[in-house]
Amino acid sequence: MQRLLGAGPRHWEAVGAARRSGRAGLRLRLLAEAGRRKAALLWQPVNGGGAPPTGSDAPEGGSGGKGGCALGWRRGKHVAAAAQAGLDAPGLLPMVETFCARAMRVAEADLVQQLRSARPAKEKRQWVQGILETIQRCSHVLEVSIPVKRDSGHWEVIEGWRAQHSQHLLPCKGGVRFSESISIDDVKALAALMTYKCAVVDVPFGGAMAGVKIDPKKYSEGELEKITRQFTVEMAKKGFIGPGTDVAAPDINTGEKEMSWIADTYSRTLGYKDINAHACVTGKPISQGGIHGRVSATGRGLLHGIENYINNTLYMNLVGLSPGFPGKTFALQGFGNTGLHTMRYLHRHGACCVCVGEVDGAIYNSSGIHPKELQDYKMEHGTIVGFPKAEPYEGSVLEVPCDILIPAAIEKQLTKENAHRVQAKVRSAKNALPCRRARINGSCPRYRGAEFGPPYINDPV
Ligand SMILES: NC(=O)C1=CN([C@@H]2O[C@H](COP(=O)(O)OP(=O)(O)OC[C@H]3O[C@@H](n4cnc5c(N)ncnc54)[C@H](OP(=O)(O)O)[C@@H]3O)[C@@H](O)[C@H]2O)C=CC1
Ligand SMILES: O=C(O)CCC(=O)C(=O)O
Repeated sequence: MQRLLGAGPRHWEAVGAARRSGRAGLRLRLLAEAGRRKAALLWQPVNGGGAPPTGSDAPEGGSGGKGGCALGWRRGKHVAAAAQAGLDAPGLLPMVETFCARAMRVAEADLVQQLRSARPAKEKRQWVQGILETIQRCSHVLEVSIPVKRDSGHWEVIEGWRAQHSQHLLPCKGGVRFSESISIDDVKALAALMTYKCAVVDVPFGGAMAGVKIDPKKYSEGELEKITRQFTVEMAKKGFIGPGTDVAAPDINTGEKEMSWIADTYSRTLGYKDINAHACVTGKPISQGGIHGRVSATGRGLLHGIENYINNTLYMNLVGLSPGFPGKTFALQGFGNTGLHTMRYLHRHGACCVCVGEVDGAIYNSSGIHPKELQDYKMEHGTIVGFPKAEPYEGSVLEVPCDILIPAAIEKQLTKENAHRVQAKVRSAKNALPCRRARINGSCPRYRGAEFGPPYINDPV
Protein backbone atom coordinates (compact mmCIF):
# COMPACT_ATOMS: atom_id res chain seq x y z
CA MET A 1 0.00 0.00 0.00
CA GLN A 2 2.82 2.37 0.87
CA ARG A 3 4.31 1.53 -2.46
CA LEU A 4 1.17 2.74 -4.18
CA LEU A 5 1.18 6.00 -2.39
CA GLY A 6 4.95 6.45 -2.25
CA ALA A 7 6.14 8.82 0.46
CA GLY A 8 2.73 10.35 1.01
CA PRO A 9 -0.45 11.37 -0.70
CA ARG A 10 1.35 13.90 -2.89
CA HIS A 11 3.93 11.47 -4.14
CA TRP A 12 3.22 9.68 -7.39
CA GLU A 13 5.42 6.68 -7.74
CA ALA A 14 7.00 5.68 -11.02
CA VAL A 15 6.81 2.06 -11.94
CA GLY A 16 9.82 -0.11 -11.24
CA ALA A 17 11.74 -2.05 -13.82
CA ALA A 18 9.86 -4.78 -15.62
CA ARG A 19 10.36 -8.11 -13.94
CA ARG A 20 10.03 -9.96 -17.13
CA SER A 21 11.32 -9.31 -20.56
CA GLY A 22 9.53 -9.16 -23.87
CA ARG A 23 5.91 -8.36 -24.64
CA ALA A 24 4.50 -10.31 -21.69
CA GLY A 25 6.76 -8.41 -19.33
CA LEU A 26 5.73 -5.08 -20.77
CA ARG A 27 2.07 -5.96 -20.67
CA LEU A 28 2.36 -7.00 -17.05
CA ARG A 29 4.17 -3.79 -16.20
CA LEU A 30 1.60 -1.69 -18.00
CA LEU A 31 -1.20 -3.48 -16.24
CA ALA A 32 0.37 -2.91 -12.88
CA GLU A 33 1.10 0.71 -13.69
CA ALA A 34 -2.38 1.37 -15.06
CA GLY A 35 -3.83 -0.24 -11.97
CA ARG A 36 -1.62 1.82 -9.68
CA ARG A 37 -2.47 5.02 -11.45
CA LYS A 38 -6.11 4.11 -11.26
CA ALA A 39 -5.71 3.39 -7.58
CA ALA A 40 -3.98 6.72 -7.13
CA LEU A 41 -6.83 8.50 -8.83
CA LEU A 42 -9.37 6.82 -6.62
CA TRP A 43 -7.28 7.34 -3.55
CA GLN A 44 -6.94 11.06 -3.56
CA PRO A 45 -7.78 12.24 -0.08
CA VAL A 46 -10.65 14.56 -0.89
CA ASN A 47 -9.64 17.05 1.74
CA GLY A 48 -6.15 18.28 1.14
CA GLY A 49 -4.73 15.55 -1.04
CA GLY A 50 -2.52 16.16 -4.01
CA ALA A 51 -3.73 15.97 -7.56
CA PRO A 52 -2.20 13.63 -10.08
CA PRO A 53 0.56 15.32 -12.00
CA THR A 54 -1.00 14.58 -15.34
CA GLY A 55 -4.26 16.20 -16.34
CA SER A 56 -6.76 13.57 -15.30
CA ASP A 57 -9.60 16.00 -15.60
CA ALA A 58 -8.67 17.20 -19.04
CA PRO A 59 -11.47 16.98 -21.59
CA GLU A 60 -11.70 13.90 -23.73
CA GLY A 61 -8.93 13.76 -26.26
CA GLY A 62 -7.10 16.55 -24.46
CA SER A 63 -3.67 16.51 -22.95
CA GLY A 64 -2.94 13.48 -20.86
CA GLY A 65 0.10 14.99 -19.23
CA LYS A 66 3.70 14.94 -20.28
CA GLY A 67 3.76 14.69 -24.02
CA GLY A 68 -0.04 14.63 -24.19
CA CYS A 69 -2.28 11.65 -24.81
CA ALA A 70 -2.89 10.69 -28.36
CA LEU A 71 -5.75 8.39 -27.53
CA GLY A 72 -9.27 9.66 -27.39
CA TRP A 73 -10.16 7.46 -24.45
CA ARG A 74 -13.86 7.06 -24.10
CA ARG A 75 -14.21 9.07 -20.96
CA GLY A 76 -17.52 10.79 -20.70
CA LYS A 77 -19.12 8.79 -23.47
CA HIS A 78 -20.96 6.43 -21.16
CA VAL A 79 -22.29 9.00 -18.74
CA ALA A 80 -23.47 11.10 -21.64
CA ALA A 81 -25.19 8.05 -23.13
CA ALA A 82 -26.83 7.22 -19.81
CA ALA A 83 -28.04 10.80 -19.42
CA GLN A 84 -29.41 10.75 -22.97
CA ALA A 85 -31.25 7.52 -22.27
CA GLY A 86 -32.77 9.19 -19.23
CA LEU A 87 -30.92 6.88 -16.87
CA ASP A 88 -29.78 8.08 -13.51
CA ALA A 89 -26.42 6.40 -13.86
CA PRO A 90 -24.45 4.29 -16.28
CA GLY A 91 -24.18 0.57 -15.57
CA LEU A 92 -21.24 -0.98 -13.78
CA LEU A 93 -19.35 -1.88 -16.96
CA PRO A 94 -19.33 1.62 -18.46
CA MET A 95 -18.27 2.96 -15.09
CA VAL A 96 -15.36 0.54 -14.83
CA GLU A 97 -14.38 1.32 -18.40
CA THR A 98 -14.52 5.02 -17.72
CA PHE A 99 -12.27 4.79 -14.68
CA CYS A 100 -9.94 2.51 -16.57
CA ALA A 101 -9.77 4.84 -19.56
CA ARG A 102 -9.05 7.72 -17.26
CA ALA A 103 -6.19 5.88 -15.61
CA MET A 104 -4.79 4.92 -18.96
CA ARG A 105 -4.93 8.45 -20.25
CA VAL A 106 -2.92 9.51 -17.25
CA ALA A 107 -0.42 6.66 -17.55
CA GLU A 108 0.13 6.58 -21.29
CA ALA A 109 2.77 9.27 -21.75
CA ASP A 110 4.89 7.97 -18.87
CA LEU A 111 4.62 4.42 -20.09
CA VAL A 112 5.86 5.40 -23.53
CA GLN A 113 8.74 7.26 -21.94
CA GLN A 114 9.68 4.31 -19.74
CA LEU A 115 9.57 1.80 -22.55
CA ARG A 116 13.14 0.67 -23.01
CA SER A 117 13.35 0.09 -26.71
CA ALA A 118 15.37 1.38 -29.62
CA ARG A 119 12.22 1.68 -31.71
CA PRO A 120 11.16 5.09 -33.00
CA ALA A 121 8.96 7.12 -30.63
CA LYS A 122 5.90 6.71 -32.81
CA GLU A 123 6.20 2.93 -32.76
CA LYS A 124 6.68 2.92 -29.01
CA ARG A 125 3.55 4.97 -28.55
CA GLN A 126 1.57 2.67 -30.84
CA TRP A 127 2.84 -0.32 -28.92
CA VAL A 128 1.76 1.13 -25.57
CA GLN A 129 -1.60 2.22 -27.01
CA GLY A 130 -2.22 -1.25 -28.40
CA ILE A 131 -1.53 -2.85 -25.07
CA LEU A 132 -3.69 -0.36 -23.21
CA GLU A 133 -6.54 -1.00 -25.64
CA THR A 134 -6.14 -4.72 -25.04
CA ILE A 135 -6.19 -4.30 -21.28
CA GLN A 136 -9.47 -2.42 -21.45
CA ARG A 137 -11.33 -5.26 -23.15
CA CYS A 138 -12.60 -8.48 -21.67
CA SER A 139 -10.73 -11.41 -23.26
CA HIS A 140 -13.36 -14.16 -23.05
CA VAL A 141 -16.96 -14.45 -21.94
CA LEU A 142 -18.95 -17.65 -21.68
CA GLU A 143 -22.73 -17.42 -21.70
CA VAL A 144 -24.69 -20.50 -20.72
CA SER A 145 -28.33 -21.48 -20.43
CA ILE A 146 -28.98 -24.05 -17.77
CA PRO A 147 -32.24 -25.98 -17.98
CA VAL A 148 -33.31 -27.06 -14.51
CA LYS A 149 -36.25 -29.16 -13.41
CA ARG A 150 -37.69 -27.45 -10.36
CA ASP A 151 -39.00 -29.42 -7.39
CA SER A 152 -42.49 -28.52 -8.57
CA GLY A 153 -41.86 -30.42 -11.81
CA HIS A 154 -41.71 -27.43 -14.15
CA TRP A 155 -38.62 -26.58 -16.13
CA GLU A 156 -36.78 -23.33 -15.96
CA VAL A 157 -33.85 -22.09 -18.01
CA ILE A 158 -31.33 -20.15 -16.00
CA GLU A 159 -28.74 -17.77 -17.40
CA GLY A 160 -25.13 -17.79 -16.29
CA TRP A 161 -21.85 -16.19 -17.36
CA ARG A 162 -18.16 -16.52 -16.68
CA ALA A 163 -15.88 -13.77 -17.91
CA GLN A 164 -12.12 -13.98 -18.12
CA HIS A 165 -11.04 -10.40 -18.41
CA SER A 166 -7.36 -11.11 -18.79
CA GLN A 167 -5.25 -14.19 -19.32
CA HIS A 168 -1.94 -12.33 -19.21
CA LEU A 169 -1.19 -14.36 -16.12
CA LEU A 170 -2.80 -17.66 -15.27
CA PRO A 171 -4.86 -18.88 -13.63
CA CYS A 172 -7.67 -16.39 -13.93
CA LYS A 173 -9.22 -15.73 -10.54
CA GLY A 174 -12.58 -14.49 -9.43
CA GLY A 175 -15.81 -15.15 -7.60
CA VAL A 176 -19.12 -16.77 -8.47
CA ARG A 177 -22.17 -14.65 -7.68
CA PHE A 178 -25.77 -15.77 -7.46
CA SER A 179 -28.00 -12.77 -7.95
CA GLU A 180 -31.24 -11.98 -9.68
CA SER A 181 -29.86 -8.64 -10.80
CA ILE A 182 -26.56 -9.81 -12.28
CA SER A 183 -26.00 -9.31 -16.01
CA ILE A 184 -23.33 -10.19 -18.53
CA ASP A 185 -22.03 -6.62 -18.35
CA ASP A 186 -21.75 -6.75 -14.58
CA VAL A 187 -19.81 -9.98 -14.84
CA LYS A 188 -17.42 -8.40 -17.36
CA ALA A 189 -16.98 -5.36 -15.16
CA LEU A 190 -16.29 -7.40 -12.03
CA ALA A 191 -13.83 -9.57 -13.96
CA ALA A 192 -11.99 -6.43 -15.09
CA LEU A 193 -11.83 -5.18 -11.51
CA MET A 194 -10.34 -8.53 -10.47
CA THR A 195 -7.54 -8.04 -13.02
CA TYR A 196 -6.79 -4.57 -11.68
CA LYS A 197 -6.97 -5.70 -8.07
CA CYS A 198 -4.52 -8.52 -8.74
CA ALA A 199 -2.17 -6.23 -10.69
CA VAL A 200 -2.18 -3.54 -8.03
CA VAL A 201 -1.16 -5.93 -5.27
CA ASP A 202 1.13 -7.82 -7.61
CA VAL A 203 -0.40 -11.27 -7.42
CA PRO A 204 0.05 -13.33 -10.56
CA PHE A 205 -3.53 -13.87 -11.71
CA GLY A 206 -5.75 -12.63 -14.47
CA GLY A 207 -9.21 -11.39 -13.52
CA ALA A 208 -12.39 -13.42 -13.84
CA MET A 209 -15.95 -13.43 -12.52
CA ALA A 210 -19.05 -15.59 -12.82
CA GLY A 211 -22.70 -14.75 -12.36
CA VAL A 212 -25.78 -16.95 -12.20
CA LYS A 213 -29.00 -15.02 -12.57
CA ILE A 214 -31.08 -16.40 -9.72
CA ASP A 215 -32.34 -15.33 -6.35
CA PRO A 216 -31.09 -18.29 -4.32
CA LYS A 217 -33.73 -17.66 -1.67
CA LYS A 218 -36.35 -18.86 -4.17
CA TYR A 219 -34.69 -22.26 -4.71
CA SER A 220 -34.40 -25.36 -2.56
CA GLU A 221 -30.96 -26.66 -1.66
CA GLY A 222 -31.40 -29.53 -4.10
CA GLU A 223 -32.23 -27.13 -6.91
CA LEU A 224 -29.26 -24.92 -6.09
CA GLU A 225 -26.98 -27.94 -6.16
CA LYS A 226 -28.28 -28.95 -9.58
CA ILE A 227 -27.79 -25.44 -10.93
CA THR A 228 -24.29 -25.12 -9.49
CA ARG A 229 -23.16 -28.50 -10.75
CA GLN A 230 -24.56 -27.94 -14.22
CA PHE A 231 -23.01 -24.49 -14.42
CA THR A 232 -19.67 -26.06 -13.45
CA VAL A 233 -19.89 -28.67 -16.18
CA GLU A 234 -20.62 -25.98 -18.76
CA MET A 235 -17.66 -23.90 -17.56
CA ALA A 236 -15.40 -26.96 -17.57
CA LYS A 237 -16.36 -27.92 -21.12
CA LYS A 238 -15.26 -24.52 -22.40
CA GLY A 239 -12.09 -24.01 -20.36
CA PHE A 240 -13.62 -21.57 -17.89
CA ILE A 241 -12.65 -23.51 -14.81
CA GLY A 242 -9.58 -25.50 -13.80
CA PRO A 243 -6.64 -25.30 -11.38
CA GLY A 244 -4.20 -23.87 -13.89
CA THR A 245 -6.65 -21.91 -15.98
CA ASP A 246 -9.47 -20.34 -14.04
CA VAL A 247 -10.07 -20.63 -10.30
CA ALA A 248 -13.47 -19.72 -8.88
CA ALA A 249 -14.29 -18.42 -5.39
CA PRO A 250 -17.21 -17.33 -3.20
CA ASP A 251 -18.96 -14.04 -3.76
CA ILE A 252 -22.45 -12.78 -2.98
CA ASN A 253 -24.78 -15.66 -2.09
CA THR A 254 -22.13 -18.31 -2.53
CA GLY A 255 -19.83 -19.84 0.05
CA GLU A 256 -18.18 -23.08 1.12
CA LYS A 257 -21.15 -25.21 0.13
CA GLU A 258 -21.29 -23.96 -3.45
CA MET A 259 -17.50 -24.18 -3.74
CA SER A 260 -17.60 -27.80 -2.60
CA TRP A 261 -20.25 -28.60 -5.26
CA ILE A 262 -18.08 -26.94 -7.89
CA ALA A 263 -14.88 -28.72 -6.80
CA ASP A 264 -16.64 -32.06 -6.59
CA THR A 265 -18.27 -31.67 -10.01
CA TYR A 266 -15.02 -30.61 -11.64
CA SER A 267 -13.00 -33.41 -10.05
CA ARG A 268 -15.56 -36.02 -11.19
CA THR A 269 -15.70 -34.77 -14.76
CA LEU A 270 -12.98 -32.92 -16.66
CA GLY A 271 -10.57 -33.01 -13.73
CA TYR A 272 -10.87 -36.70 -12.90
CA LYS A 273 -7.22 -37.42 -13.77
CA ASP A 274 -5.85 -34.39 -12.02
CA ILE A 275 -4.65 -34.82 -8.44
CA ASN A 276 -5.03 -31.06 -7.99
CA ALA A 277 -8.57 -30.93 -9.36
CA HIS A 278 -9.99 -29.43 -6.16
CA ALA A 279 -7.75 -26.41 -6.72
CA CYS A 280 -10.28 -25.25 -9.30
CA VAL A 281 -11.88 -23.25 -6.47
CA THR A 282 -10.75 -21.39 -3.39
CA GLY A 283 -13.06 -20.95 -0.43
CA LYS A 284 -13.99 -24.64 -0.21
CA PRO A 285 -14.39 -26.42 3.13
CA ILE A 286 -11.25 -27.51 4.98
CA SER A 287 -12.33 -31.15 4.61
CA GLN A 288 -12.09 -30.76 0.84
CA GLY A 289 -8.71 -29.11 0.76
CA GLY A 290 -9.71 -25.58 1.75
CA ILE A 291 -7.41 -23.51 3.88
CA HIS A 292 -7.93 -22.17 7.38
CA GLY A 293 -8.77 -18.50 7.43
CA ARG A 294 -10.27 -18.23 3.94
CA VAL A 295 -13.82 -17.66 5.12
CA SER A 296 -12.78 -14.66 7.19
CA ALA A 297 -10.00 -13.54 4.83
CA THR A 298 -12.07 -10.89 3.08
CA GLY A 299 -12.87 -9.25 6.40
CA ARG A 300 -9.23 -9.53 7.45
CA GLY A 301 -8.22 -7.86 4.19
CA LEU A 302 -10.51 -4.97 5.01
CA LEU A 303 -9.04 -4.68 8.47
CA HIS A 304 -5.51 -4.46 7.10
CA GLY A 305 -6.60 -2.03 4.41
CA ILE A 306 -8.13 0.28 7.01
CA GLU A 307 -5.15 -0.21 9.34
CA ASN A 308 -2.88 1.43 6.81
CA TYR A 309 -4.77 4.64 7.24
CA ILE A 310 -6.17 4.52 10.69
CA ASN A 311 -2.72 4.00 12.20
CA ASN A 312 -1.11 6.71 10.09
CA THR A 313 -0.87 10.07 11.82
CA LEU A 314 -0.51 12.01 8.58
CA TYR A 315 -3.69 10.61 7.05
CA MET A 316 -5.67 10.85 10.26
CA ASN A 317 -4.63 14.48 10.65
CA LEU A 318 -6.01 15.14 7.18
CA VAL A 319 -9.46 14.07 8.30
CA GLY A 320 -9.24 15.39 11.85
CA LEU A 321 -9.08 12.04 13.64
CA SER A 322 -6.54 10.60 16.05
CA PRO A 323 -4.69 7.48 14.90
CA GLY A 324 -5.71 3.99 16.08
CA PHE A 325 -8.87 1.88 16.22
CA PRO A 326 -9.81 2.19 19.90
CA GLY A 327 -12.71 4.56 20.39
CA LYS A 328 -13.53 4.79 16.68
CA THR A 329 -17.10 4.11 15.62
CA PHE A 330 -18.10 2.40 12.41
CA ALA A 331 -21.19 1.59 10.38
CA LEU A 332 -21.56 -1.48 8.22
CA GLN A 333 -23.72 -2.06 5.18
CA GLY A 334 -24.21 -5.79 4.54
CA PHE A 335 -23.93 -8.40 7.27
CA GLY A 336 -22.92 -11.32 5.07
CA ASN A 337 -19.59 -13.09 5.07
CA THR A 338 -17.56 -9.95 4.43
CA GLY A 339 -19.54 -7.72 6.77
CA LEU A 340 -19.55 -10.15 9.67
CA HIS A 341 -15.83 -10.83 9.64
CA THR A 342 -14.90 -7.20 9.12
CA MET A 343 -17.04 -6.35 12.12
CA ARG A 344 -15.35 -9.08 14.19
CA TYR A 345 -11.86 -7.85 13.37
CA LEU A 346 -12.59 -4.18 13.91
CA HIS A 347 -14.36 -5.00 17.18
CA ARG A 348 -11.33 -7.03 18.28
CA HIS A 349 -9.11 -4.03 17.55
CA GLY A 350 -11.19 -1.77 19.76
CA ALA A 351 -13.53 -0.07 17.30
CA CYS A 352 -17.24 0.08 18.04
CA CYS A 353 -19.95 -0.82 15.51
CA VAL A 354 -22.89 1.54 15.97
CA CYS A 355 -25.02 0.64 12.96
CA VAL A 356 -25.60 -2.36 10.70
CA GLY A 357 -27.83 -2.23 7.64
CA GLU A 358 -29.21 -4.97 5.43
CA VAL A 359 -31.84 -5.11 2.69
CA ASP A 360 -34.69 -5.66 5.12
CA GLY A 361 -33.70 -3.07 7.72
CA ALA A 362 -31.02 -1.45 9.83
CA ILE A 363 -30.22 -1.43 13.55
CA TYR A 364 -28.45 1.17 15.69
CA ASN A 365 -26.86 1.28 19.12
CA SER A 366 -24.60 4.19 20.05
CA SER A 367 -22.97 2.02 22.74
CA GLY A 368 -22.02 -0.63 20.21
CA ILE A 369 -23.32 -3.85 18.69
CA HIS A 370 -21.49 -7.07 19.53
CA PRO A 371 -20.61 -9.10 16.40
CA LYS A 372 -21.04 -12.52 18.01
CA GLU A 373 -24.40 -11.63 19.50
CA LEU A 374 -25.60 -10.28 16.17
CA GLN A 375 -24.26 -13.32 14.32
CA ASP A 376 -26.08 -15.68 16.70
CA TYR A 377 -29.27 -13.63 16.34
CA LYS A 378 -29.09 -13.67 12.53
CA MET A 379 -28.41 -17.41 12.47
CA GLU A 380 -31.46 -18.03 14.59
CA HIS A 381 -33.84 -15.55 12.96
CA GLY A 382 -32.44 -15.20 9.43
CA THR A 383 -32.35 -11.40 9.78
CA ILE A 384 -30.75 -8.67 11.87
CA VAL A 385 -34.13 -6.97 12.21
CA GLY A 386 -35.47 -7.22 15.73
CA PHE A 387 -32.05 -7.67 17.35
CA PRO A 388 -32.92 -6.92 20.97
CA LYS A 389 -29.71 -5.06 21.87
CA ALA A 390 -30.20 -2.30 19.29
CA GLU A 391 -32.89 0.07 18.05
CA PRO A 392 -34.39 -0.17 14.58
CA TYR A 393 -32.79 2.48 12.37
CA GLU A 394 -34.95 4.12 9.73
CA GLY A 395 -32.32 6.21 7.95
CA SER A 396 -29.60 5.09 5.55
CA VAL A 397 -26.73 3.20 7.14
CA LEU A 398 -24.39 4.98 4.73
CA GLU A 399 -25.23 8.33 6.29
CA VAL A 400 -24.95 7.42 9.96
CA PRO A 401 -22.64 9.68 11.98
CA CYS A 402 -19.52 7.58 12.65
CA ASP A 403 -15.78 7.53 11.94
CA ILE A 404 -15.54 4.63 9.51
CA LEU A 405 -18.06 3.52 6.91
CA ILE A 406 -17.86 0.01 5.50
CA PRO A 407 -20.07 -0.74 2.50
CA ALA A 408 -19.84 -4.55 2.30
CA ALA A 409 -22.89 -5.45 0.24
CA ILE A 410 -23.23 -4.65 -3.44
CA GLU A 411 -21.77 -2.15 -5.88
CA LYS A 412 -22.75 1.44 -6.59
CA GLN A 413 -23.98 2.32 -3.15
CA LEU A 414 -22.42 5.76 -2.92
CA THR A 415 -23.85 8.04 -5.55
CA LYS A 416 -24.04 11.73 -6.29
CA GLU A 417 -27.36 11.72 -4.43
CA ASN A 418 -25.94 10.49 -1.14
CA ALA A 419 -22.17 11.02 -1.26
CA HIS A 420 -22.35 14.47 0.31
CA ARG A 421 -24.43 13.09 3.16
CA VAL A 422 -21.84 10.51 4.21
CA GLN A 423 -20.57 11.58 7.60
CA ALA A 424 -17.86 8.99 8.16
CA LYS A 425 -14.35 10.31 7.78
CA VAL A 426 -12.89 7.06 6.51
CA ARG A 427 -14.63 4.88 4.00
CA SER A 428 -13.21 1.48 3.30
CA ALA A 429 -15.24 -0.56 0.94
CA LYS A 430 -15.38 -4.19 0.11
CA ASN A 431 -18.02 -4.02 -2.52
CA ALA A 432 -16.38 -3.52 -5.88
CA LEU A 433 -16.73 0.03 -7.22
CA PRO A 434 -18.73 1.35 -4.32
CA CYS A 435 -18.61 4.97 -5.36
CA ARG A 436 -19.44 6.35 -8.70
CA ARG A 437 -18.44 9.83 -9.61
CA ALA A 438 -21.63 10.60 -11.40
CA ARG A 439 -21.07 13.43 -13.79
CA ILE A 440 -24.33 13.20 -15.63
CA ASN A 441 -25.24 16.73 -14.73
CA GLY A 442 -21.68 17.89 -14.73
CA SER A 443 -21.44 17.58 -10.98
CA CYS A 444 -18.94 15.45 -9.16
CA PRO A 445 -20.06 14.42 -5.72
CA ARG A 446 -17.42 15.17 -3.17
CA TYR A 447 -17.86 13.34 -0.04
CA ARG A 448 -16.52 15.10 2.95
CA GLY A 449 -14.14 12.56 4.41
CA ALA A 450 -11.21 10.73 2.97
CA GLU A 451 -11.91 8.15 0.33
CA PHE A 452 -9.50 5.57 1.57
CA GLY A 453 -9.03 2.00 0.61
CA PRO A 454 -10.38 1.06 -2.78
CA PRO A 455 -11.75 -2.47 -2.84
CA TYR A 456 -8.87 -4.07 -4.65
CA ILE A 457 -6.42 -3.20 -1.95
CA ASN A 458 -8.54 -4.94 0.61
CA ASP A 459 -9.12 -8.11 -1.32
CA PRO A 460 -7.64 -11.44 -0.58
CA VAL A 461 -7.36 -13.58 -3.67
N1 LIG B 1 -17.03 -13.59 0.04
C1 LIG B 1 -15.84 -13.23 -0.40
O1 LIG B 1 -14.85 -13.93 -0.20
C2 LIG B 1 -15.66 -11.95 -1.15
C3 LIG B 1 -16.64 -10.98 -1.22
N2 LIG B 1 -16.39 -9.82 -1.89
C4 LIG B 1 -17.36 -8.75 -2.00
O2 LIG B 1 -17.91 -8.44 -0.72
C5 LIG B 1 -19.23 -7.98 -0.87
C6 LIG B 1 -20.12 -8.80 0.03
O3 LIG B 1 -20.00 -10.17 -0.34
P1 LIG B 1 -20.27 -11.35 0.67
O4 LIG B 1 -20.16 -10.85 2.06
O5 LIG B 1 -19.46 -12.49 0.26
O6 LIG B 1 -21.78 -11.68 0.31
P2 LIG B 1 -22.89 -12.35 1.24
O7 LIG B 1 -23.89 -12.91 0.30
O8 LIG B 1 -22.28 -13.23 2.25
O9 LIG B 1 -23.49 -11.11 2.01
C7 LIG B 1 -24.01 -9.99 1.40
C8 LIG B 1 -24.85 -9.30 2.45
O10 LIG B 1 -25.21 -8.01 2.00
C9 LIG B 1 -26.62 -7.86 2.15
N3 LIG B 1 -27.08 -6.98 1.12
C10 LIG B 1 -27.28 -7.23 -0.17
N4 LIG B 1 -27.72 -6.13 -0.80
C11 LIG B 1 -27.82 -5.17 0.14
C12 LIG B 1 -28.23 -3.82 0.13
N5 LIG B 1 -28.64 -3.22 -0.99
N6 LIG B 1 -28.20 -3.13 1.29
C13 LIG B 1 -27.79 -3.70 2.42
N7 LIG B 1 -27.39 -4.99 2.49
C14 LIG B 1 -27.40 -5.70 1.37
C15 LIG B 1 -27.18 -9.25 2.03
O11 LIG B 1 -28.44 -9.30 2.67
P3 LIG B 1 -29.48 -10.43 2.25
O12 LIG B 1 -28.89 -11.72 2.70
O13 LIG B 1 -30.71 -10.04 2.98
O14 LIG B 1 -29.62 -10.35 0.76
C16 LIG B 1 -26.13 -10.07 2.74
O15 LIG B 1 -26.32 -10.11 4.13
C17 LIG B 1 -19.59 -8.14 -2.35
O16 LIG B 1 -19.51 -6.90 -2.98
C18 LIG B 1 -18.54 -9.10 -2.87
O17 LIG B 1 -18.26 -8.89 -4.23
C19 LIG B 1 -15.18 -9.61 -2.47
C20 LIG B 1 -14.20 -10.53 -2.40
C21 LIG B 1 -14.36 -11.78 -1.76
O1 LIG C 1 -11.10 -14.71 -4.20
C1 LIG C 1 -11.53 -14.58 -5.34
O2 LIG C 1 -11.04 -15.16 -6.30
C2 LIG C 1 -12.75 -13.73 -5.62
C3 LIG C 1 -12.78 -12.47 -4.88
C4 LIG C 1 -13.92 -11.63 -5.35
O3 LIG C 1 -14.97 -12.10 -5.69
C5 LIG C 1 -13.74 -10.19 -5.43
O4 LIG C 1 -12.65 -9.73 -5.13
O5 LIG C 1 -14.66 -9.50 -5.83
